[in-house]
Amino acid sequence: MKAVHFGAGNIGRGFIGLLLSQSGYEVTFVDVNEKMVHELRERGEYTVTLASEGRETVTVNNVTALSSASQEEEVMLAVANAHLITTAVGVSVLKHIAGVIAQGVALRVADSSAPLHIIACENAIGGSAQLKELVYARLDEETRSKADKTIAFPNAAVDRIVPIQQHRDILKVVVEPFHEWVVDSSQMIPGYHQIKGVHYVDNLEPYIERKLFTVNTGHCSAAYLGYLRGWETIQQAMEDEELTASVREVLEETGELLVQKHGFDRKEHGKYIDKILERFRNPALTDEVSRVGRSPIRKLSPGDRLVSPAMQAYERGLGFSALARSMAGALLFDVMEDPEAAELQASVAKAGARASLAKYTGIPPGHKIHELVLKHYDELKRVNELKLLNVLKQA
Ligand SMILES: NC(=O)c1ccc[n+]([C@@H]2O[C@H](COP(=O)([O-])OP(=O)(O)OC[C@H]3O[C@@H](n4cnc5c(N)ncnc54)[C@H](O)[C@@H]3O)[C@@H](O)[C@H]2O)c1
Ligand SMILES: O=P(O)(O)OC[C@@H](O)[C@@H](O)[C@H](O)[C@H](O)CO
Repeated sequence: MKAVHFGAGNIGRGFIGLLLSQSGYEVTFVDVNEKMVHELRERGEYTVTLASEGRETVTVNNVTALSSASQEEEVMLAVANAHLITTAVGVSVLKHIAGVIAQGVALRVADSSAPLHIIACENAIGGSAQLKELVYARLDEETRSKADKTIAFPNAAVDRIVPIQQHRDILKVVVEPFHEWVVDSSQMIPGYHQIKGVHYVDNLEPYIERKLFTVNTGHCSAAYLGYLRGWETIQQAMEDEELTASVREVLEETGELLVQKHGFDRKEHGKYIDKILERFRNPALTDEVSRVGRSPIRKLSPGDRLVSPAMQAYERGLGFSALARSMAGALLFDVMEDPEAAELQASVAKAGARASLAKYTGIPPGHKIHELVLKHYDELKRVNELKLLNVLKQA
């Protein structure tokens, strides 16, 4: 069985490629990183080490790679002949891979009715549905109707913390022991081959919202508030008790929403929150706040981990103040090497925080959430400026 996986990055190698290989797939990674592609092709294997006491290491074999920059034809053929396609490139990169996937799909459905599942393993609600839209926009009507019968794009939720890797061996990846990959089986073609370790469910929404609004909402809150307090890693930030208490407040807000909306057991959800805070603390990982807070415009977008739960909480008459504080933190995340942070900062400098907040979150001025974010923004900014002043005075 052949799987094509787009994105040989941290989660691609550290989780998706690992599970696919262990399930008997020959995995072809597709990436723009030529060095990574070269090494994967040359060696055909790499290692994954668990960030835990035993530091258990497994070798992932039966892998190869293609370059999406210089081997477009080969990638298209690989897509046309695959049994499964997965992605972990970042949700905003899906538009760049949709073209070659569409070409492969067109070639495939022209003379084959073999089923194909395409699963986007990105941190987003409806990631595969977004990819389907991008792919379908590049197909003619006849190909679309053939694809409707044999190609499925089930949505998924993917959870495993994989920080940026800094090893001499560029293929090596160190991951946290915990992992969860949930796929929406109601969107799959009957008779599909099960991937070992994947949890198939017929209603993904509770799973993806629980993951995104707990793991990722908590994570970016720790990153944004931690960054303002001078911490470089999530592990340092999580040693800061005041900060951890703020992150917990955020998770209590999203927790209340999740319990009320999806009927999760309150006590069990409390344990889920505790476990996630523990995962953030994992001393065997070094996860930079710049990675976890990356792409603040995406993280402030209406369907993502901050605005979506805040709006849903507001609509249900629940609390959203801690979520508003995290949004304010995102507005102050001035890591200028991050293109989205640079764009956001330029927007705030030119148009002001109010206009930028409305532009990127879609929450209009005058809305309760909007006003609360601005209040937190002014407070966080003032505290930050005072701190800076004290540092300068002491220097
Ligand atoms: N790292 C994690 O902890 C984690 C966990 C769960 C989900 N995710 C999600 O997985 C996705 C990838 O995250 P990551 O941390 O692995 O990032 P990453 O930057 O390590 O990996 C992304 C990979 O995609 C490649 N890429 C970029 N453009 C490409 C293109 N046009 N064609 C092919 N490959 C391309 C990059 O070169 C890189 O190797 C994101 O959506 C992220 O939210 C990450
Ligand atoms: O990948 P992002 O930018 O959406 O979010 C950053 C981290 O929160 C994320 O990568 C987590 O480590 C991951 O989602 C854990 O499952």
